[in-house]
Amino acid sequence: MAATDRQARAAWADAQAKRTILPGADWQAAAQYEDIRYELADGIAKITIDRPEVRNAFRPKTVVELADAFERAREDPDVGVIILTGEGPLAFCSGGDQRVRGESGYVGQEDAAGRRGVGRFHVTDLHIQMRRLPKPIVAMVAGYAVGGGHVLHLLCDLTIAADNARFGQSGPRVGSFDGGYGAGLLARTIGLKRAKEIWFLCRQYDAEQALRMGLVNAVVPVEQLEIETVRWCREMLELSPFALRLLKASFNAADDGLAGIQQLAHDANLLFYMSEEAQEGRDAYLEGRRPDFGRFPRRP
Ligand SMILES: CC(C)(COP(=O)(O)OP(=O)(O)OC[C@H]1O[C@@H](n2cnc3c(N)ncnc32)[C@H](O)[C@@H]1OP(=O)(O)O)[C@@H](O)C(=O)NCCC(=O)NCCSC(=O)c1cc(O)c2ccccc2c1O
Repeated sequence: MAATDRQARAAWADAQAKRTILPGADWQAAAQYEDIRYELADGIAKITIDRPEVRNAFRPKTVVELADAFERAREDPDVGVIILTGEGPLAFCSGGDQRVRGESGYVGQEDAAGRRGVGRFHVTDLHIQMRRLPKPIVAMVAGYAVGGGHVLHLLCDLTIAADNARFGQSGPRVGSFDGGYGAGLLARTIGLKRAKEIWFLCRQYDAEQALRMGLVNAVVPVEQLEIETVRWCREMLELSPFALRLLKASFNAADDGLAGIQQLAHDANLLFYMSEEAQEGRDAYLEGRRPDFGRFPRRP
């Protein structure tokens, strides 16, 4: 284990033992999963990849559970912001679990009938889901965010990094690459030359370098990571949820093409449905009469 990791683990254990560093919130478990944890506190959902023995690498089951947890947070009207993190101080996520990488993608566990399923990339849909989710997602990164784990932090709307965080793409080293959001969104975030450097050389970057590149929003001592992340979440919770929803959709619209425009357009539709004009159309249909749109202005 590297010296910085030893220090981080020691600081974490020390903080937890002495309770001088309190968790950022009074988390309550709100669902049962095998590979992840789902906790709630004060309008924040915290989703933790809980596989520290493999630096929080994800297997297909992990991704299926993450998708379920994000959907749960989306549907919960009490949740305004979501934190995505990894268990422990050593890793946010180390990407796809290479032990279950098959001949064609990642292979799930056996089902009741003993079938193992066909290999595929389960994260593809998760990436889209995170882009689509109309609430801010904050990556809380201690330790490594590499490979597919780096792409997950990139897909989060904000990233708060601990001072022991390390970022990088490892695909070309292990015979993989993510030419979707992994490359495109990285280039959008930090510029094309830097993005190509990260992918073409597979180096790792510390938290301060990541901050300078614009890859993360803030760097804090590892023992203050959760407190600071929750502080950012609470600030967002003070603001208009619909404004944040529309801002997220607006930031993503151009890069997501027609799917991005669709999301903004349907949000406009959602607002339109709240108007008397739209409700006149519905009421007229239900009452079997011609709609009277004449009383609504033809706006210049
Ligand atoms: C993350 C590390 C840099 C950490 O190094 P460290 O020295 O701290 O720890 P160890 O290397 O000793 O690891 C401890 C323990 O964990 C196991 N482990 C770590 N990462 C993984 C992993 N990804 N899969 C399986 N197991 C892992 C490690 O073997 C050790 O086990 P022991 O039994 O020996 O204790 C370093 O671990 C590291 O570099 N890890 C690999 C990072 C990596 O290459 N990830 C995969 C990249 S490819 C990817 O993620 C990917 C996924 C997708 O779903 C895609 C979908 C579509 C397109 C592309 C995709 C894609 O590229």
